[in-house]
Amino acid sequence: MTGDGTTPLIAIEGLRAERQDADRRFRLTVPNFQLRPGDRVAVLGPSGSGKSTFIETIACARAPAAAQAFLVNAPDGAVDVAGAWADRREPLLTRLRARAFGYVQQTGGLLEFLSVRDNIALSQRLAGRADPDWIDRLGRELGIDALFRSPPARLSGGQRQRVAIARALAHRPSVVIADEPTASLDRGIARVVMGLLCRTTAEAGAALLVATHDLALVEEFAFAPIGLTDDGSRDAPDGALQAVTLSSPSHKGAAA
Ligand SMILES: Nc1ncnc2c1ncn2[C@@H]1O[C@H](COP(=O)(O)OP(=O)(O)OP(=O)(O)O)[C@@H](O)[C@H]1O
Repeated sequence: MTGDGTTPLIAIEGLRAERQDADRRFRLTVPNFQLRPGDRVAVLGPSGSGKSTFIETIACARAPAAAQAFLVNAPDGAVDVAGAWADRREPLLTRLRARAFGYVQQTGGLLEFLSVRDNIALSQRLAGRADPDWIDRLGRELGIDALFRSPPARLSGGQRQRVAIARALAHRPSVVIADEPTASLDRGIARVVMGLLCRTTAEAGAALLVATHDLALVEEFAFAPIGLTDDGSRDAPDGALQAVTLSSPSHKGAAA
């Protein structure tokens, strides 16, 4: 599903992201990518093809190795993300993450010293948008309201994932970015969670970007798929770079 051609929330050209360990380097290249209000985009690709690397870079959790352009139209004005990383403008990036993005990390990323409810409320506090009723509703819809007073340590993997999703939606961000948000959930709950992510972002005119392996959900919720391709060079004995190319979104005209 794609937006209506309005100004992009995120606009990227010539982005490169890299990960490196002792003997090999992984490189993701993104010639261009745009995310507009109302877009619902799924990043697909085999394990190790760079979905998390892409998601983390878009969420400004990882610095790009290079970018000709990386702009985010945040609620309080456009932000040159490439420039902010280059100039180490961390306060600007922190404000952008807090106000523009809702981010569901693959690992959940909950704060162990806060209760479930306070973990969810944290995103509202950081964005300056307190709304306790909305937290209650998210808790009910995600089936985690009975856990609000618990510490995250008492939660199962699937419960933690739902708390992370509530936290990413609580401050009503204009872009929700989720790395395998249904990976720990059984089929029934996965459908509820994906439905809530889609409905909440659609109602708010926000964009939704998910990395997932779940093709059935991609189809059911009419995501526009973009694919990461693996050129197979990653394990070359000389440690050759892997070149992975994210084609520009091929979702124009996808089902609404
Ligand atoms: N900390 C790291 N240091 C070096 N290389 C890494 C690191 N983490 C991941 N990589 C490599 O980067 C590549 C991309 O990993 P990434 O986690 O982005 O892929 P993915 O598509 O999200 O995989 P999965 O579906 O298994 O979560 C992989 O080839 C991986 O080996």
